[in-house]
Amino acid sequence: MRPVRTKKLKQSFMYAIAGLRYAYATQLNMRIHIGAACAAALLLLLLPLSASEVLFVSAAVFTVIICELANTALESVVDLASPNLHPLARIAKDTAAAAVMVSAFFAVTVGLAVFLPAILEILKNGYQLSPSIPSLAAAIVIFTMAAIAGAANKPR
Ligand SMILES: Nc1ncnc2c1ncn2[C@@H]1O[C@H](COP(=O)(O)OP(=O)(O)OP(=O)(O)O)[C@@H](O)[C@H]1O
Repeated sequence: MRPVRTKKLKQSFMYAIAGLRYAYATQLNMRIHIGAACAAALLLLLLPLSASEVLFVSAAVFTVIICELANTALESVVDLASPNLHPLARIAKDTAAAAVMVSAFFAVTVGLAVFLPAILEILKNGYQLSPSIPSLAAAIVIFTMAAIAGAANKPR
């Protein structure tokens, strides 16, 4: 019983990775979001931040990626259900795109609120590299996600 379940779990994981890679390969916006996520991860490593600041940045990074994935999924479903132009198809696509935009606003807000004071603090008091365990953990997960997304797609 257990090996079958493990196999199913592994398969679901592979499908999810294929979805992430598809979105990265086909959506320019996804590549921009992943690039921004890596930049944020680098700043997490370089700047002295509290655990809650690291969590806010991580939440913002993953929210944008999740919204872009949902947007890509919805675009495909709309194209499947309504290959011809339809007002409802337009509303569905425009609203999904708006979700991505609002999540990006959230990310910019968090970035400004967290990174700006940290940079100003460094300019005032000098710089000392001191990555914390939360920032190290978050950066590793973000870089891993980016590596998985950017890895070449294997045909299934
Ligand atoms: N079937 C449709 N019916 C009505 N309007 C549509 C339809 N498909 C797309 N549109 C309009 O065109 C816009 C762009 O759609 P499109 O599918 O090109 O998405 P996109 O955001 O450019 O993503 P991508 O280029 O990655 O597919 C939509 O936001 C919508 O306003």
